[in-house]
Amino acid sequence: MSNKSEKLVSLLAGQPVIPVLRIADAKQAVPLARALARGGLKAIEITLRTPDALEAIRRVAGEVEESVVGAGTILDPAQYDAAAQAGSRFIVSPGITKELLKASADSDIPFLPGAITPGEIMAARQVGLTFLKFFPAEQAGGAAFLKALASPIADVKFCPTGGVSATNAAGYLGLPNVICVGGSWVAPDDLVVNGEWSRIEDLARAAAELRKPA
Ligand SMILES: O=C(O)C(=O)C[C@H](O)[C@H](O)COP(=O)(O)O
Repeated sequence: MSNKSEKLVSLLAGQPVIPVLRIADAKQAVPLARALARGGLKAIEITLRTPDALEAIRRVAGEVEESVVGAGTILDPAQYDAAAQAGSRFIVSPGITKELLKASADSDIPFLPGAITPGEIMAARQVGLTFLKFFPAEQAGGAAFLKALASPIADVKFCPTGGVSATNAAGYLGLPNVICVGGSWVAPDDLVVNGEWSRIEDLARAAAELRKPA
């Protein structure tokens, strides 16, 4: 595995699930990150899908020492740079563009871009990206699709995201080419909006227990 991909895997520290977060109000960010960390999910992905997302990343990076905050839904180099400036420790995008590859090459921050097809995966591998987001996982063919890639492209590992839930996560985590999964189910919008942090902590704890089989 390439150095930067290895750096990202070590940041995740064996965590089986990365919560994919949509934060409407930056005030929610710190208590949400703390609840997830108490439940065992320290690495979190805050998507740039709300106007408050960058401020949310800044607050978690500055105030929640135990969290490893990353940025998601990064579509272009300007967002890449803004997310890095805000304190993101890793950067996630739904797909790969040459502009994002350049931004990633110019940065020390690990990059987790999305890929689906064998050709996209091989192109990423060619430039040293050997840990990829498999997105949108369920819609693209799910665990059966990913399993079929494990023999021909054995040295690329994945974080399947999109349609992954408490009920199907184990099917992905059992595959040899899966390191972790991503999903929004541990922080549903209604619980976040209502500040139900202890319920989110419980969801996180259950997700953190979804270990990779030994
Ligand atoms: O915005 C991004 O970069 C994304 O990662 C999109 C997501 O994967 C999903 O929003 C999470 O998918 P669900 O768990 O099905 O809700």
